[in-house]
Amino acid sequence: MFELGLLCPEQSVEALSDALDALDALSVSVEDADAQTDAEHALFGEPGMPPPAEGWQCSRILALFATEEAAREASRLLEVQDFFEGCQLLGIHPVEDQDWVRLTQSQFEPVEITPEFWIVPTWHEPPAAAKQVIRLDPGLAFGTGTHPTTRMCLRWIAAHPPRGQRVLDYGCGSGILAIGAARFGAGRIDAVDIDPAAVQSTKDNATANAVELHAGLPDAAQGRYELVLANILATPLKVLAPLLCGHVEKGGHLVLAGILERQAGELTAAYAPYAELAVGDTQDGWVLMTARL
Ligand SMILES: C[S@@+](CC[C@H](N)C(=O)[O-])C[C@H]1O[C@@H](n2cnc3c(N)ncnc32)[C@H](O)[C@@H]1O
Repeated sequence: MFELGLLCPEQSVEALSDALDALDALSVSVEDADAQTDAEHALFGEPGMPPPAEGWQCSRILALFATEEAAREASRLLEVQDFFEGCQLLGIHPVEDQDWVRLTQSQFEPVEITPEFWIVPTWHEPPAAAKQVIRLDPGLAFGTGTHPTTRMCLRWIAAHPPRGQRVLDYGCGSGILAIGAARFGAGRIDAVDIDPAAVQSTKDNATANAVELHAGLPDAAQGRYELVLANILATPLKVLAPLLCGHVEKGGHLVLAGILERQAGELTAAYAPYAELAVGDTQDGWVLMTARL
């Protein structure tokens, strides 16, 4: 295969990508050309907030073609189009054939939560010291154990095993926290998410880990639980404060993640009418906040 590389200003990305598709590119990928430089701008806002920008100021577009001639022909045709103004051809390079599946898999190593508790992709053997293992492959839903917020929640579960407890995983993503709770002896487990794909992913991962749980949309959370886990983000967590606290049994635990260190004060204030939140763990600029009701 041959890769055609282009630089492109924000306003031309869509037209150029569509044109590459129409010119039989096998794939078209768009990257931030300013990534890792002083010119890089964040694009993602929190849920409910507008993104700080619509698109990258300058994008690098990489298109794969089956032959060098097809890539050259595409670049010749693109260069004479109106929308090519401000774009720049980076070049055409051969791409060596690789085992792409193996390459992708090699980027996901087992993740250590504690020396005895690991998240292990199905294509890896669990480490010898692992006594508790969650088998999980990267998929559509968030939660492969690599993110600090997930790891802090799992560390908390390992340190406070919810033996026999009713557990609610609110915003379950891949279901990793619910499965983690099951590994540490939880009783009835409900796992809910607003995203139906996450609900399905949780069901699939629970089956693959031989864990019994009840996954569904948020309405499936019913009654009170001795442990409520919610790894979402600060803004939705603030909105959900009365709902989440209303699901915690008297004397039960609330464990929240997805909160940046600088947001801890806002969360404490939002939960103050219902619970006394405190920072229980920190990792890479994120905090875990917990309360006993
Ligand atoms: C950061 S992921 C966490 C996934 C997993 N629990 C973990 O710890 O890795 C947050 C999940 O919360 C879900 N979510 C976001 N807002 C929600 C809401 N208001 N109610 C329920 N789920 C929500 C998202 O769809 C997403 O799957």
